[in-house]
Amino acid sequence: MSLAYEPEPPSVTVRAPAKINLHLGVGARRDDGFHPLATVYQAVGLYDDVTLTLDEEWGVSVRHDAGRPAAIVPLDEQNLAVRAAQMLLAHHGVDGAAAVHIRKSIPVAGGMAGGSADAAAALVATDRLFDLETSDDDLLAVAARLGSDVPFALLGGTAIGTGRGELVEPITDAGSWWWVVVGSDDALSTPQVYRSFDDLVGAGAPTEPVLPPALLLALETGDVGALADHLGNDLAEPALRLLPTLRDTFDDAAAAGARATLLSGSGPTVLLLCSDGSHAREVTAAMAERGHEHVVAVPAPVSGTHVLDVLDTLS
Ligand SMILES: C[C@@](CO)(OP(=O)(O)O)[C@H](O)COP(=O)(O)OP(=O)(O)OC[C@H]1O[C@@H](n2ccc(N)nc2=O)[C@H](O)[C@@H]1O
Ligand SMILES: Nc1ncnc2c1ncn2[C@@H]1O[C@H](COP(=O)(O)OP(=O)(O)O)[C@@H](O)[C@H]1O
Repeated sequence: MSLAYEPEPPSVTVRAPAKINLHLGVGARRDDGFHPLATVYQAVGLYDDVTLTLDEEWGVSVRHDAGRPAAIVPLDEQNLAVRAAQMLLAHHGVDGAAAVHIRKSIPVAGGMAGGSADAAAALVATDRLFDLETSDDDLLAVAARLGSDVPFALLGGTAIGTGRGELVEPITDAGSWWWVVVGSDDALSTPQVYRSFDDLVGAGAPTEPVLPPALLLALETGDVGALADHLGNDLAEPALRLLPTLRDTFDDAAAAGARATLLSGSGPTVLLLCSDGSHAREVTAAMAERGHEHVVAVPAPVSGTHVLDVLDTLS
């Protein structure tokens, strides 16, 4: 029997939050196929944890903590976490590989940017695992190349998003908000929802969408009634056209006593604004009584992508 000590390979675990859009203003499709946005992102307390372990070759595994996913997460180099890690290494001209493990609680293809969260987490994990010391500006630039929502996943909190959503600016948010997140057994494809927007609104959309000042004021003052009055999502009608059964969830949310109901990004996850934590518990129970299976109460805003654990026996 060998008693030789075999060290664990170095590994880093990073946590990244889901996002919601308190306002999602969408403009007319640009020549590059993207839509100009004026959005207010908020990070909510639902997370994916991504672990990168130094390895000879790339690999990816996923554990779904929130039950059966509504869409498939790729287990090859199409996975956004793997793409992110490879892109950051290439940015630094560094060779290397890692086994990527994702512990998923963010609904897949639900409009909460789970793939973007995984990409953001993988960027931070790669930076730490390979000791790359990437500057914040470079990290945000690589994030933007991976997807429009990835820079916000790095940042967290509450922020304005412009451009195609990749230009992010933190804003004052004095609230301690509670949301009830109602997941769906269905998935909606983001490009398909944007196409549905083109069909419905098309050239009628503004070239430069704007944010409602009253929403920004509601955040500055932490006024839940004002926030409820000024939430908005230009992708809601296009998504409802693709998935009409979403209306039933909106009706149930009103009956369950939500302060306001909002589609999360491109959907189909539905968000119910609550007065406080105990109201959120009541609304969660009321939605479960109405037969909704994936219901969870979450606080917001929460912090962006951050390191949870580092195992580095080499240093
Ligand atoms: C709608 C939003 C709202 O925050 O998020 P989700 O609800 O899907 O999470 C985002 O705009 C999604 O951002 P993300 O999922 O990162 O999109 P990307 O990978 O950059 O783009 C995927 C596809 O969505 C469409 N797209 C995305 C962003 C944008 N401003 N205009 C677009 O038309 C394009 O068809 C693009 O090819
Ligand atoms: N790590 C990942 N996690 C989730 N989805 C991923 C990932 N990598 C690639 N994808 C792909 O991205 C699509 C969008 O997923 P997701 O980001 O969860 O939804 P949304 O864009 O609605 O917020 C999925 O259908 C999946 O094919």
